[in-house]
Amino acid sequence: MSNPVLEVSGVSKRFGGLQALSDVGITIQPGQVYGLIGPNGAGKTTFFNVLTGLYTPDSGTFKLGGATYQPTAVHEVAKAGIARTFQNIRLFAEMTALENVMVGRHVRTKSGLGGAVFRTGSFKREEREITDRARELLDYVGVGRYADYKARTLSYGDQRRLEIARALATDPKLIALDEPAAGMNATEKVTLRELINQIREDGRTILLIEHDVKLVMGLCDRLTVLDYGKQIAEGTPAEVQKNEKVIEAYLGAGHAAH
Ligand SMILES: Nc1ncnc2c1ncn2[C@@H]1O[C@H](COP(=O)(O)OP(=O)(O)OP(=O)(O)O)[C@@H](O)[C@H]1O
Repeated sequence: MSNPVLEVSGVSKRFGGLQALSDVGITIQPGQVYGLIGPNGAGKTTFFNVLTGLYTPDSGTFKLGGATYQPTAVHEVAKAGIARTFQNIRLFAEMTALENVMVGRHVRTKSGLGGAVFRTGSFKREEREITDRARELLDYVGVGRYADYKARTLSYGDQRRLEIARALATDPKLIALDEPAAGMNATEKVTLRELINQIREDGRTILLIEHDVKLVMGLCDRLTVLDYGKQIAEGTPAEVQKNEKVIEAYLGAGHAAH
């Protein structure tokens, strides 16, 4: 059997007096869409930030494709093979859609700075390959016609798709999507669901934070539910939906239901 794509265990993170994550662990197998859900403030974003090197955890072990990695810096995590999108879109607003995706691809280039300065043959060839691949990815996520538009001029839904294209450009082992459906209308959500399914069919592995429970239940193979930084359930959507603690966390007093 092949190694899990991601194996994380014992992750804890404290902010002052607040235990944002307590001993959280997840295992994601190749080709799975894995969901991370929970009420507001449950610790989902904190977990993503730890996983991708934005926050230093107090404890935890991390393995990607069977190899240990230390999420100490964002670029190291990208190199190791995790690409992510953000809840609050983080594109280069004044750059074109195409350039945004090319930036993602540069994580994997070989020529480096010397090649760029002297514009060596291999550098030019690589640039052409990067441009072609970026165009392909824009078409793949459905925003190819906006390749030369500045990112900020794209609709909200299209910017989210562009972020996914940029993440895919790094050829990640794992793609982590932070609330990809936020701010999308019903039609956009249907196309997003098709896109995520397509990405999975093309052999990628996906970790997903999402508030839209219907979308999560329809897409995910397995999921983890966090509440106040603790993992209260793990399993298939059908198992999780029946779990008493989950029902309580979503419907109980003191929480806004999502
Ligand atoms: N940088 C930080 N400094 C201090 N506290 C933080 C920080 N980041 C998150 N927290 C706190 O940690 C807890 C978990 O927050 P987090 O954003 O991870 O939750 P979430 O599940 O992603 O919530 P939401 O669904 O609202 O996005 C919250 O109480 C939050 O206020």
